[in-house]
Amino acid sequence: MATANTNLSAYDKNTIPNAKDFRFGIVVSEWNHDITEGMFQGAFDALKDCGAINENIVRWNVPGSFELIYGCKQMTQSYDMLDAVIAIGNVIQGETKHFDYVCEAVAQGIKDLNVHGNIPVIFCVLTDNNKQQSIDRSGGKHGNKGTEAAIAAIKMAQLRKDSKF
Ligand SMILES: Nc1c(NC[C@H](O)[C@H](O)[C@H](O)CO)[nH]c(=O)[nH]c1=O
Ligand SMILES: CC(=O)[C@@H](O)COP(=O)(O)O
Repeated sequence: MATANTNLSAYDKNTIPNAKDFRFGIVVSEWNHDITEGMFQGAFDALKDCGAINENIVRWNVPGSFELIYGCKQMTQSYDMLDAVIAIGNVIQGETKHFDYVCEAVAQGIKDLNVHGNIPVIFCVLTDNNKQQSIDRSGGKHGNKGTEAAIAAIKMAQLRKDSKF
């Protein structure tokens, strides 16, 4: 189902684990910062709404979405007590094929961190054809992908905790 047919911000707290004991990392790309800041706020607010505390949320910034790979890798290695990391970026199609390479690299890089690492890394990267699509998905008419990513982070933190026993 396409995003246009749903609301990225919709969640039922009754189906979400309490996040009070979980620690989260959030790595935010500075490219298209108006969009990424909107997604960060959506993620931060959802984590808090589900019980997370400010002291358990750490944020790093990176220049662009391509650097999310290294930033998330370093965060998972610097803070081994984290329960989940959220990678926030916004890639918008330009005139060249660079969009394709950045999107593919970031998707593959975040995938690799999940395969080889011990901490779930949530793919909160908007890969849009134009700015309006990004606006619509970072707090606009289709909701906020940051909110969706926060809920995914909480669920994956709980799965990681449960899978240790
Ligand atoms: N065009 C966008 C970029 N490009 C920059 C790359 O992500 C990277 O920082 C650069 O190639 C240096 O390694 N990044 C975005 O996040 N969004 C874009 O639309
Ligand atoms: C994803 C990008 O790097 C892209 O937005 C840059 O724009 P252009 O392809 O026109 O150089």
